[in-house]
Amino acid sequence: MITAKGVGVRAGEYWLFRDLDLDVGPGQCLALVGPNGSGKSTLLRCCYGMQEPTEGVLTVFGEQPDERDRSFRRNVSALLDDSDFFAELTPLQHLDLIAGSFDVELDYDGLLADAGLGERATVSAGRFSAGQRRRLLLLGATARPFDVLLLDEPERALDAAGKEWITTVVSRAVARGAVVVLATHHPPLLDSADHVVDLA
Ligand SMILES: Nc1ncnc2c1ncn2[C@@H]1O[C@H](COP(=O)(O)OP(=O)(O)OP(=O)(O)O)[C@@H](O)[C@H]1O
Repeated sequence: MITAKGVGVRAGEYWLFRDLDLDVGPGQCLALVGPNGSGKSTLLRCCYGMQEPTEGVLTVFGEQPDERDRSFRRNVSALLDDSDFFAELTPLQHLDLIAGSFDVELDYDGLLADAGLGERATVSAGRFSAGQRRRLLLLGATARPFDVLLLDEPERALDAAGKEWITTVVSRAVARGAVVVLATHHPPLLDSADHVVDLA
């Protein structure tokens, strides 16, 4: 559950947003919309504890979010930039890392096929196209266990099939009870959201 009460973030002289109230429960998706620079990524960073709001209170499952906290990171999966990319590892090795770190069994073939990476399963990710990298990052963020999923423009760099895939993945996560917050400009993702907040 993510709640915000009177949350605002000031960027220098002006407020990006103010007086924001949120209440996103398990099995719900919140979509953030608004023009470039309106603060969508900033709000996502606040939800992950990478940045504190200038005013107001934002909590994730009742606690102040803190990306440095191990148990917080175990429950909250976030893809907010492309920094988790391991160029020397193949998609299979990425999934192996996840299975080992979280002690879960994964359907490697099914996950890779759904992500459109079946034929790239044993190729080092450094040789991937931009869209394939993006698919791998999204796969990494969504194949691991999580109660909360934070995604910044997941559709970025994806082709039509990739956008359809990630929309389905998000819908499945919501259906099994996860809390999802995402910034998006992709209409089908907006359509599947329970709440839409426009930061314009
Ligand atoms: N603490 C801060 N101090 C100064 N400026 C800031 C601060 N935090 C964010 N900004 C600025 O506020 C703006 C909001 O950026 P942000 O990336 O959150 O917007 P966005 O809605 O995600 O944009 P886009 O659609 O382009 O991804 C940017 O211009 C950023 O540089």
